[in-house]
Formats: sequence, C-alpha cells, structure tokens
Amino acid sequence: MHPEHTLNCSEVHNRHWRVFRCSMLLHESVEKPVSIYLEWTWSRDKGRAESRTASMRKRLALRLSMVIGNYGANTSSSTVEWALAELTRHPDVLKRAQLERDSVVRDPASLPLMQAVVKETFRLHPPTPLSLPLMASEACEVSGYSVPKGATLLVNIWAITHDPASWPEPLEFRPARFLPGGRHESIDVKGKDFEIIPFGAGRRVCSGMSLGMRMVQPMAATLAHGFDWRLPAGMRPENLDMEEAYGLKLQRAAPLMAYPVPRLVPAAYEGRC
Ligand code: HEM
Repeated sequence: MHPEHTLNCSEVHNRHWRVFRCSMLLHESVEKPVSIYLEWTWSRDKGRAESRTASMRKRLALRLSMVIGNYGANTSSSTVEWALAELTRHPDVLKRAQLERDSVVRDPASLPLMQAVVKETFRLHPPTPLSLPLMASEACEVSGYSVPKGATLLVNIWAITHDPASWPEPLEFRPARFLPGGRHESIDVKGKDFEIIPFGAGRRVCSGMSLGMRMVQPMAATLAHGFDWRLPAGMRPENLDMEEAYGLKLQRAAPLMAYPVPRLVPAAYEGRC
C-alpha cells in the first residue's frame, strides 16, 4: 500500500469521512481496538493534490479495501467489496436496500433484503472457495470414494454454491432467493445447510464466523445505505469487471473503483470514529 494512499481512522475523521464509522463497527465486534486502515485511491482526473485535501462532498474514487493484515479480516473486507460491487452492478437492488434501511435505521438486524444480499454474496463469491486444507486422520470411504489416512482434503465450496441442481441460474445475483417466498428463504450460511457453507461446517467450522458475520453485515449495510455508488464516467453497471482472482481467498481481480455519493443529511455522517 502506498503511504500517500493511506489514511488512518483519525485522519479519516479529520477529513470528515466519519460516515464509515470504521472503528465503531469493529470495536463493537472485538475486545480491544484493532489498527484499521482504509486504502484509498484518489480519482485521477481531479488531481492527487486537490483530492488529498478534498472535503467529503467531493467525489473520490474509493478502493474499498479494509486492511487489518490477517486472513479473517481479508475474507470479511473482500466480502463487503463483492457485496458493494454487486449492488453497484444492480442499482435497483441497491435502491431497495437503501429504502429498507431508511425505514428501520435503529434495528439493522431487521433488514431482510440486506441479509439476503450478504447471503447471495457469500454464495456467488465464497471468500474461501476451496475452504482450508483438512487431513484425514484415518482411512474412510465417502460416497464411494476411498480416502486414505493422511490424505489432504479440500472442500470445493465454490462448486457447491454454483451447483445448478441447488441454485437455479447459479451465476446470477438474485438475493430474492433468500427472501420470504424465495426457494431458499430458510437457508442459512452458518454450516447447517450444506448447499451453502462459506464458513465450512462441522467440527472445523470457521472459528471466526460470528466475528465475520458481525463485520460483514453492518459494514455492507452502512456503506450501501450511506451512499449511492457511481461508476467512473462512461462505465455502465453491466460492464463492471466481476472477474475473480482465485487463491486461498477469492478476491476481486480488479479492485472496485466507484464514487461514493453521500445520500443522507450531513448529520447522519457524524458518527464517532
Ligand atoms: C467472511 C468471513 C470469513 C469466512 C467466509 C471464513 C471462512 C472460513 C472457512 C471456510 C474455514 C474452513 C472451515 C472448514 O475447514 O470447514 C475457516 C476456518 C477458520 N477461520 Fe474463517 N472465515 C471468515 C472470517 C474469519 C475471522 C474473522 C476469523 C478470526 C478472527 C477466522 C478464523 C478462522 C480460523 C481460526 C479457522 C480454522 C478453524 C479450525 O480449523 O478449527 N475466520 N474460515
């Protein structure tokens, strides 16, 4: 990360970018403060010098990448980035999610559409596509396959969440699947429904699952609610690059570049940072 592009939380605060309430969100989730950095890539056409002193109302290109420097945080920030990319690509869903939260500001837990957006993001872009490697502690047979003792096993989470037998139109972003009346309305992502196991399942299920959920859901909801997300001039939502970069984690091949346009009254952004 280039130092010029790095602002810590207090700098964000000083520059009136309080809206992200970044430390507040994370301090709610962890016992002690964590060093948090937002990585910003400024809009080239406005000029770097001007951009660095720009006020909140100026539009800046934002690379949404919250770096805490560990795997758990990267999976969470990458999920938020994917969710915002999908919402930017589907402005109708973003608008409905904003209206949903407009009506229930005080209880983010009761945001069925936003919860469905997060589930659909976990399904379409599972942050750990091949889970983590596991080793068979003894020889066994699974569905007719012999697994020798000591074999390394990877669970293809991506393939499971893209299986057309479970997920009609598996490549489409359809949060409505998880809404009341949708085919998957009662499906959860916490390891009991094997059609979607972004955190794994069973004894070795992700031990940071609660923390991950507590970071992803409110961050995605806050960023979606606080801003309209506009693409650089000339780029249409349907042309947004959604290529995935595979590895231990599934991240965007190209970082999301979008303009956060404040949509609430200024007082709404005066959170404590
Ligand atoms: C969106 C967020 C996250 C996702 C999608 C995710 C996903 C996963 C997956 C798929 C596994 C492998 C589970 C298995 O083998 O069945 C795993 C394991 C693990 N995760 Fe996460 N994770 C996330 C966040 C976190 C966070 C925030 C932490 C810690 C702060 C964390 C810590 C761990 C640890 C320690 C394991 C190994 C558990 C074990 O083998 O007993 N994860 N995670």
